[in-house]
Amino acid sequence: MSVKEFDVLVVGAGAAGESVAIAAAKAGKTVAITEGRAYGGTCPLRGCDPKLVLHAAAEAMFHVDRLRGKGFTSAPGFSWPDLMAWKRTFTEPVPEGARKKMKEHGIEVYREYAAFVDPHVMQVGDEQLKAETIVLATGMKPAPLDIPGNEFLYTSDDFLEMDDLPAEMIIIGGGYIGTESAHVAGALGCRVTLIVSESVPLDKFDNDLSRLLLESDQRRGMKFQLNSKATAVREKGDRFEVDVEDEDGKLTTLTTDRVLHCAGRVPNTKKLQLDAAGIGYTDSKKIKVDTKLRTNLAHVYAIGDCSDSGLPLTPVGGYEASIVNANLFEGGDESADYYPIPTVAFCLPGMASVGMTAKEYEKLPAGHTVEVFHKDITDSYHARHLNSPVYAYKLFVDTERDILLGAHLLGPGAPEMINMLYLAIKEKTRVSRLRKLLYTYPTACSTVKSMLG
Ligand SMILES: NC(=O)c1ccc[n+]([C@@H]2O[C@H](COP(=O)([O-])OP(=O)(O)OC[C@H]3O[C@@H](n4cnc5c(N)ncnc54)[C@H](O)[C@@H]3O)[C@@H](O)[C@H]2O)c1
Repeated sequence: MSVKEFDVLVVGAGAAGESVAIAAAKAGKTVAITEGRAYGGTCPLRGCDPKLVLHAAAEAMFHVDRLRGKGFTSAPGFSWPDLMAWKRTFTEPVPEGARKKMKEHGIEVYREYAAFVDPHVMQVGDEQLKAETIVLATGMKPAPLDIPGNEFLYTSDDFLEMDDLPAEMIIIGGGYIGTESAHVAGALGCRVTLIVSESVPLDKFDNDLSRLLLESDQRRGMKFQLNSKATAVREKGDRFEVDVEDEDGKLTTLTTDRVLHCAGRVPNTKKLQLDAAGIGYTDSKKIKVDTKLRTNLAHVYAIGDCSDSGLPLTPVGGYEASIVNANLFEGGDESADYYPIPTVAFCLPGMASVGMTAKEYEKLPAGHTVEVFHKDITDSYHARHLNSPVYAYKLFVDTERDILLGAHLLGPGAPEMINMLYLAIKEKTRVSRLRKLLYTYPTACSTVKSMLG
C-alpha cells in the first residue's frame, strides 16, 4: 500500500483540530485532516451552540412565566418543532462550511476514523498517511451507561435532535449536561425528574449555591431523586419504567415518556489504536500530555477534551490549540497555564464559577487572611427588579493582599459577570479598586460593590 506523506496530520475536525490545521497550512506546511463524523465537532453540532439556541427559548419562557400577573397575562404559545428548525439553521451549514474552509487553505480533507499503524503512520480509510507531526483532537462522546434497558435511552446528542418534546421526561445525571437539559425541557413545558447521584445537582459547583438552585427548581415544580442512581429501564406500553436506587439501597420505580442519559462522557480514543504507537493514556482513556500538550512521543500532540489536561470545555480546547500553534508554527516556547478557568452552567438562572473553591478554602493553612463573602440576595432590590427566583454569591478575598481569589455566582447575568471577576482574579486587580469602579447601573456587575462589602 502506498503511503501519502504530510508535514502535519490532524485527527478530529472540531474547534481545536481545525485551528491547528489552518495554522499549519498558513505556516506553509503540507496538511491533512481527518474526521470520523460530520466536520465541526461537538461544540457547533452537538454541544454549546445548539444548546444555547434551546436555552435562549427556555430563558424567554422562564422570564415570561415569572412575570405572569405582573404585566403578562398568559404564557406565549410554543412549538418545539419550530424551535428545532431554528436550531438547524445554525447546525446544518457547519459541516460543509468547515470542509470548505479547510480546502480553501489547501488542506487535504478526509472523512474517516484514523488509527495508528506505527508512531508516524495512521490508517485513514483505504489509505495510509505518514506525518512528521500528528495532532490528536478527537473530543469526547456520551459514555455508554451500563444498565439493563440502555437501548431505550436518549443521549444528549439525541436530545438536541428530538422531533417533539414529551410531556414527561426522566433525566439521568445531575452534571452540566443533565441539569442544563432539565432546565431547557422544564421551562418549555415538560415535567422533568432529574436523577442525581450526589446530594445536589451541579455538585462540582459551589454546593451552597447548588442547593439554593435546587430549592428554587423544586419550588418551580421540577422533581429530583437525590443520592440516587438509575439501575434499569424497561418499556411499558408506549412509556418507560425506570428503577432508581438510593444510597440506602431503597428501590423506587418511576414511569415516564422518555429517558435521557446524561451520566458522563468518555474520550474518543479507542479507535485511535494508541497502543500501536505506544502512546500513553490514563485509566479513563484520556491521552496523557505535558504542559506543552505533547504526548510521550515527541512528535504527537493531544489537545481538547481527548487529552488529560485542562477541563473538557471549548475555550480550553481553543487555548490548547493556540499553544501548539505558537510552539510548532511561530517559533514559540509556551506552556499551558490554566488557572483559573471560568465555567458556566446554563441553568435558569445561570450558575458560574472561577478560581478558589470552598474545598480549597477549607484546606488553607492556619493564620490565612482569606475572607468569605457569601449571601443569598434573592430579596435584594436588583434580584426583585429582575424577578429572579434565586440570586446568591460566594466570593473568596485575600483581605491582606487585597485581591479576589474565587467567585461563585447564581443569578441572572452570572454567565457574563463571571468574566469580569475572572479578569480581576487573573490580573490581581485590587479589591479596593473593584469597589471604587463606576459600573453601569442597574446591572449585575453593579452588584459587585455590595458583594465586596
Ligand atoms: N456549560 C458547559 O460548559 C458544559 C456543558 C456541557 C458539558 N460540559 C462538559 O462536559 C463534561 C461532561 O458533562 P456531563 O454532564 O455529561 O458529565 P458529568 O460527569 O459532569 O455528570 C454526570 C453525572 O452523572 C452521574 N451518574 C453516573 N451514572 C449515573 C446513574 N446510573 N444514575 C444517575 N446518575 C449517574 C455521575 O455521578 C455524574 O454526577 C463536563 O465535565 C463539562 O466539562 C460543559
